[in-house]
Amino acid sequence: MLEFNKRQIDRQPEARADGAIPSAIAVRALHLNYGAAQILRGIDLTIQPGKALALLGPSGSGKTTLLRVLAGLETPSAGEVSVHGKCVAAPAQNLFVPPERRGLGMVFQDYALWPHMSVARNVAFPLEMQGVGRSEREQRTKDALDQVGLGALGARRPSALSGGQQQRVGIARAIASGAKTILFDEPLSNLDRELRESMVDEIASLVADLGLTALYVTHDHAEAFSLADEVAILRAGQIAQRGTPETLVNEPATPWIAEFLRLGAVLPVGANGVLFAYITLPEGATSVLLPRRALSICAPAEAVFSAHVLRCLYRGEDYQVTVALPGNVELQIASPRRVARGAQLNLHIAPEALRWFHTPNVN
Ligand SMILES: Nc1ncnc2c1ncn2[C@@H]1O[C@H](COP(=O)(O)OP(=O)(O)OP(=O)(O)O)[C@@H](O)[C@H]1O
Repeated sequence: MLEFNKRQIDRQPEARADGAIPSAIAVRALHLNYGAAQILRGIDLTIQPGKALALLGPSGSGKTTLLRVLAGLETPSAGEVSVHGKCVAAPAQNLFVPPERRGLGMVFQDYALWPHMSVARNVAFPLEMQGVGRSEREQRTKDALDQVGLGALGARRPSALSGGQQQRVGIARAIASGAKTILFDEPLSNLDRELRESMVDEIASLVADLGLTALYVTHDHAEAFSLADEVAILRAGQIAQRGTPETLVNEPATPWIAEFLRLGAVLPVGANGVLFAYITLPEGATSVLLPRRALSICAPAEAVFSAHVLRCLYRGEDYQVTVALPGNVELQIASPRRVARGAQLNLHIAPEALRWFHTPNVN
């Protein structure tokens, strides 16, 4: 099987016949079943070299499974996976390239560093396993550690590094093996909030500076939006929408995506008399997203309706006020000042910020 795979791979060109650079990752009609359970259901996905894509989705949507299929840790049931123009998995052709021959690096949430080895040895060890000779190993380790800014810390043990530095050792290990594309599995979920915010910045700039292609798996919206050029939202084993963070926020494709991204309240048309008396409905619209930014506190004369204050939280820069809209819909809005629980607020709607759907509900 391995020999067969090798011949198959070696025959495939690096660049396409038309000279175009192939996608770093290309997935076509990918399915994965565990027994009767369909975990991945027809995934099509490409990532261009040098780009960063985040896979975002609720728990159980198949993010980690998709990452494992790309890495070669799972075999798909149907479809094809290519890495830099080479097919690495195609069950219909009985083709499966093992993880170590896919040219992908992996960085895990728990860093997966060996605690008893020095930082440099952590980077060099996989090269040793691949049979890379000593002097080349040392050179590649040094280069990789320099590239991630850890050149001076090679002799330390991982436990003597910060969480962020340990994450960089993981990246160094991936690039030392020659990987240009790195799969990140929830890379920041083990870090505390403050460190996570600075690491988002650090990882994103490091990946961009090194010209790497990155695929991040995360369930954190803010993290996905800050780390990646584009975000693919996975829902029950299918890609529900893919786009830039701005597109997803401004033009969510369905009510479910609007709810998942917590963009505001999704109201079925007809459910809220006061609101829909004010808004002109396009024909056929069945629900509307009322984003947080569409509502503002105003003087009574400009008010479209008034809302009852349920909670008011101080956030440092402003207050987050949860209000009950007519029809008992809860929504959060920003307020420059504290408002009392139980007070009535006069609210204005910016109609241009509303988004209509022709699907009735979030399911
Ligand atoms: N080895 C397995 N056998 C059977 N079912 C599995 C197996 N691994 C995962 N699953 C199921 O596949 C589905 C997708 O799991 P996966 O871990 O890919 O989701 P996820 O989106 O990464 O979720 P989370 O954010 O919670 O990690 C889940 O319903 C899970 O129970």
